[in-house]
This record gives sequence, structure tokens and C-alpha cells, in this order.
Amino acid sequence: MKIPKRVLVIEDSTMLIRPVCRMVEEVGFEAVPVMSLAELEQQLASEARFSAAVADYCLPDAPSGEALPPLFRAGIPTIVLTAHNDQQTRDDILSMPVVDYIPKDSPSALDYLMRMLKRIDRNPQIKVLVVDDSHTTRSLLRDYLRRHLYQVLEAVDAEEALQILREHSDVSLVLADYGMPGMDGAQMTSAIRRLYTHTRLAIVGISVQQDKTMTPRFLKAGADDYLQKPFTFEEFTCRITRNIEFVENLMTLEHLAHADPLTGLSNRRHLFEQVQKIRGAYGIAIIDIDHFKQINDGFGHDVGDVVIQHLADRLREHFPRAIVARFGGEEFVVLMKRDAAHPLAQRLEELRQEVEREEVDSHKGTVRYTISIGMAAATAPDIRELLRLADERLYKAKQNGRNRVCAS
Ligand SMILES: Nc1nc2c(ncn2[C@@H]2O[C@H](COP(=O)(O)OP(=O)(O)OP(=O)(O)O)[C@@H](O)[C@H]2O)c(=O)[nH]1
Repeated sequence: MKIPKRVLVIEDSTMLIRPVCRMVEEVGFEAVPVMSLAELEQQLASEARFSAAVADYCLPDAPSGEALPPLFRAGIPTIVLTAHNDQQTRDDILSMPVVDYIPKDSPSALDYLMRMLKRIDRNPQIKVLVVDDSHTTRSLLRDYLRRHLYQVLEAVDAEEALQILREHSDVSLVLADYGMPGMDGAQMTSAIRRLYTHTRLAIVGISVQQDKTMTPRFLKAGADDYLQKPFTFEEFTCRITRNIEFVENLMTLEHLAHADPLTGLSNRRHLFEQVQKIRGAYGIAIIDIDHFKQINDGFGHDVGDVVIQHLADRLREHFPRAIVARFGGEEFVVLMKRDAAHPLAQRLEELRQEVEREEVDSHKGTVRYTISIGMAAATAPDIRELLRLADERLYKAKQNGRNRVCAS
């Protein structure tokens, strides 16, 4: 079981500490409530490790943010919640290495806090590429991004940036300076867009030039946003968060459109989209659970679902590099490039034998099941014809007694 990461909730108001702790737990952290600087020092001296802190700026024994430096010294990413919304306090807080600053009187303070906590949890897996020829700007942006726990990659020009993007296809955001030697930021944006769509990667253009054409130049080249230098840490944070959330939401939608909800495998539509990517000789198999209706009737539909998930897991294990899709009900398709060293028919037979041997545990007892398989192979990429042939052979496998592979 995953052990939840701990978050310190430092707040002296009994009215507020409970909803903040609840929110922290909703995001998946364990909330550790603390009501004074003295209690905080005890926690920091203990063995406990903390992933983040939500800290009130003003505590009875720490009226002017004295609780913050011990958190920074302990390397704990800290979001400050404060009732003091005057310019001086705001500037003081933002001059420190905080993750963010949230005024308590804002009607959306708790919703914003929730978003920032989710970011603290997810950002360590997210890569951001900073492209700027100025060492000073790169280190400023690196500092801002690291405060938010992003993984930061850096390039001094477009050429290096494109090379990094070829090596790291999982970069989610590029910060593109306009004025660089070689390609400028807008030209680089166009080049990046030839490699990655908006669904995979956001680009934010940055420039110091007070030129009204700069924003449209970047946006028309394929950027998602534009930041005019100089910008504050607060503005930077809001824009970066919004762009990262946008990419994440698009990726979630894409995943939902492509995945079968029960097994997480590709759905039928995604299978047909993926086929276009295969070049050369390939093989296809349709795998169908035998007498599945009897499993549903005997054990219940929920146990039927467990059996479907069991077969999906076996398919994933046996065919890690193939396209594996749930084609419908209890029917799956495996599509893969031909591999002379380990032919598809042999691999399907190994799968069939393993399924036959295994027992599936369920709350209604142990279930055993078998599968029938029809397969076909071709050199020409005519997926529909191959599927028709594999389906004919699956029918043959069923007619000949089930629990077998039929390849001709
Ligand atoms: N539990 C569960 N059952 C499903 C799902 N989708 C389809 N089914 C059931 O799968 C069963 C398929 O039954 P049939 O097509 O008659 O085939 P079978 O019983 O497997 O018999 P053979 O294929 O001839 O060996 C039907 O009872 C469907 O209701 C699902 O997502 N979950």
C-alpha cells in the first residue's frame, strides 16, 4: 500500500485548520496539524519527513513570518496562507523562496490551495525546458520552477532545445525566449510544433521587447501563451500552472478517448489509429474467453469483470511491445510486427497454456477459464482483411472444441 506523504498544516485558527487539513487529505496527503512555532519546531526536530507545508504567516508566537525560515532551512516546499494582504507583507513573503502566497480573504483561497497542493504532488514528474541564451534569465527561471518542484532542463539556443526535445519526448512545457542567436524564439516554436502538438506540450514565449507584434508572433507560430519581461514570480506561477494544467487536461481527455475503462487497454478506435503506424510484415490475433456467459451466470457480472481484467494483464505481460486492444465484451486483439525469433503463433500458444493453468481469485471463489484464438499474418497492411481472416479462424477454434490457437 502507498504510504501518504505528510504535509504540515500550520494554522492557529481552529476554524480554518480543520477545512485545510481535510483538503490536504483529499489531495492524497496525510495532514499534520500544527498551531504554533513551538509545535512546528518539535515536528521539525522529530524523525518525520514532510513533503510540503501550508503555513499561516502570523502565529501567536511568530507574528511576522518567523515560522517560515525554519521550513526553508528544512527544504520543505511552503505555501503561505495569510490574512495580511498589504503590499509590504506580500512583497516580504514573495521575496522568500515560497511556492506560493494565498490571501485568506480571497473567496477561492481554498480551491487555489487545493490546485497548488496537487501541483506539489505532480510537478516532480513534470519536465520543463528553459531556452534562453542569457545565463541570468535561465538561472532566475530555474529558481522559480524549482520552487514548484518541476524537473528543469536548459538550452542556450534553438538547436540545443530541439536536440533535448528529441531525447526527452516527455517534456510538458517549453519556455522560449525570443532574442537568441540562430533561430529566434518564434521560429523555434514553429520547429517544435512540427514535432509535438498542443496536446503533448505547451510553449510559453518570453521577451523583453516592448513590441506589440511579439504576442501574435509567438501565438501564430504555435505558442500557447506569452510573458512580457519583467514579470513577477506571482504572474509567472499563475501562467505556468495554467499551461501545465491545460496540457494535463488534454492528455486526460486523449487517454479517455483511447482507453477501455475496464482494462486500460486501447479501445477499438485507438487500435485502428495505431495500425497506420505499423510498417512491414505483421501478425494479428483475436483472443476470446471461452463460455464467458457461464462465468457471468455462475459467479456474477462483477467476477466476469475480474476475469476480463486478468486476461488483460496477461496480454500486457506477454505482448509488452504489441498493440493490445479490447475489441468488445470478452474479445481482445493483439497486433504486432513479425518477429522471426519468437513467432506470434508460439507466443499465443504460451499465453493459452498459462491462462489454462492459472486460477483467478475472486470474492466468490476461484475461477478457471480458457481462451480460443484465431490468428493471421500478412505483409500488406490491410487490417480489415486480416481481422476477417483471424475472426474466421477464431470461429474454427471454437468449432474444434475451444481452448486452442487456430492459425490456418
Ligand atoms: N462481466 C462482463 N460481461 C460482459 C462484458 N461484455 C460482454 N459481456 C458478456 O459476455 C458474454 C459473451 O457471451 P457469448 O458471446 O455468448 O460467448 P461465450 O459465452 O463466451 O461463449 P463462446 O464464445 O462461444 O465460448 C455475454 O454474456 C455478455 O453479456 C463485460 O464488460 N463484463
